[in-house]
Amino acid sequence: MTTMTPPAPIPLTILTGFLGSGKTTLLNRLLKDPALRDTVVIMNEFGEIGLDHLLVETVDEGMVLLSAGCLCCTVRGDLIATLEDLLRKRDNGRILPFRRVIIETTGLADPAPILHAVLYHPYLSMRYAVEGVVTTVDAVNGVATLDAHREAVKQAAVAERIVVTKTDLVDDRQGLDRLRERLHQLNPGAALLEADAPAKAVISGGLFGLDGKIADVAQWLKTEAVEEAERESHAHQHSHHHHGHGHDHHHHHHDVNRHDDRIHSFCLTSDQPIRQGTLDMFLDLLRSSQGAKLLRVKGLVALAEDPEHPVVIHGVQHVIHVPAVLPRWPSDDRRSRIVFIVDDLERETVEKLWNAFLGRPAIDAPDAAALSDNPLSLRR
Ligand SMILES: Nc1nc2c(ncn2[C@@H]2O[C@H](COP(=O)(O)OP(=O)(O)OP(=O)(O)O)[C@@H](O)[C@H]2O)c(=O)[nH]1
Repeated sequence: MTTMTPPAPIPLTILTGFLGSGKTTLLNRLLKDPALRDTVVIMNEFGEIGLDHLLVETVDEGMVLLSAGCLCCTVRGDLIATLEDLLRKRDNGRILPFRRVIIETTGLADPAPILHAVLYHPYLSMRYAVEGVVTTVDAVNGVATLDAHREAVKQAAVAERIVVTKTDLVDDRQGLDRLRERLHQLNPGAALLEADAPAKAVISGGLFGLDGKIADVAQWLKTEAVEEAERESHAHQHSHHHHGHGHDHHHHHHDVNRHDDRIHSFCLTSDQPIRQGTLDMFLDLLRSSQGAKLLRVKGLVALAEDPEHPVVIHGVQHVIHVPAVLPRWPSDDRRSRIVFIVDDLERETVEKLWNAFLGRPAIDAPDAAALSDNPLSLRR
């Protein structure tokens, strides 16, 4: 029987985290869970990562079979070539029909270019469903690492799930709470997990289920958490303004350093469905003018042409694509919602553009026509 249905996309997760923050330890534990059977792990190098007890046999050049039917391979050449090679071998029946891919990055990697590479690739973006980023943060060195390394802040900011590792080594419970609070401020949409969290909670549970079908959009978008954090931060700024001094040393905002301040998330909504062309123009203009500052863009949008079938949008930097059109709204909330995780970009800048495209009047703001005629007007 021949069928024209394309194969279900393979969920792909990126596991990142600063040097020595416990990525490999976490992965070793997770791979023993039957829930993750038939997973392919892509690593930069096997090195001294202690896969010994998992390593069973070599099945192909540079590829080893792990427990629970998982495969592990190293990145040979570039990541894109490795992902293509895996698909070829899978399609030819030379390796098992793996059901999931986890890419473990090096500690210093910025996950955005990896997401970008997969989403931008016309074929890979069809075959792999980028499910999300999991970031490990070390409870012992977490704060110092976030203070000193911008890469670490970015890794936490773009994550869907943050796993706080090495909590067993920390006696200072308050210090741990402060770290968690800081991570929540940095990325209110991310689930904060413990290092012993079940594999399902760490790896799946994002936008796509194991079958590659859309599973839980609300869980993936987390708009409520983002909106609530925005309100809190606003209320806080407001109270600071009123009290004037801001010398409240007990307040958690006080020790947030500049890296954190520049990276933040916000959510834009609309009750009115948007025309496809208007949405395209908005996204085009946004990525061409602010692309480098868009760490993640995730959304659910009602199109005027077909309001019953919301479209999911997913973007990283200059690439914003539509991974799926949903058969129905996931809940009664039919607002279009777009969550932005940005670096050094003001909410107002994006909001003005959004409002202009939606035709919302604003004093002193150019309208959509003026903006699309002259995108330079966006650069401040
Ligand atoms: N006590 C404790 N030690 C941990 C935990 N997670 C990781 N470690 C230890 O921390 C060290 C670094 O862990 P790895 O898993 O190698 O960290 P990594 O992020 O993969 O390291 P790189 O690949 O070098 O970036 C190892 O000695 C681990 O045994 C944990 O939850 N508790």
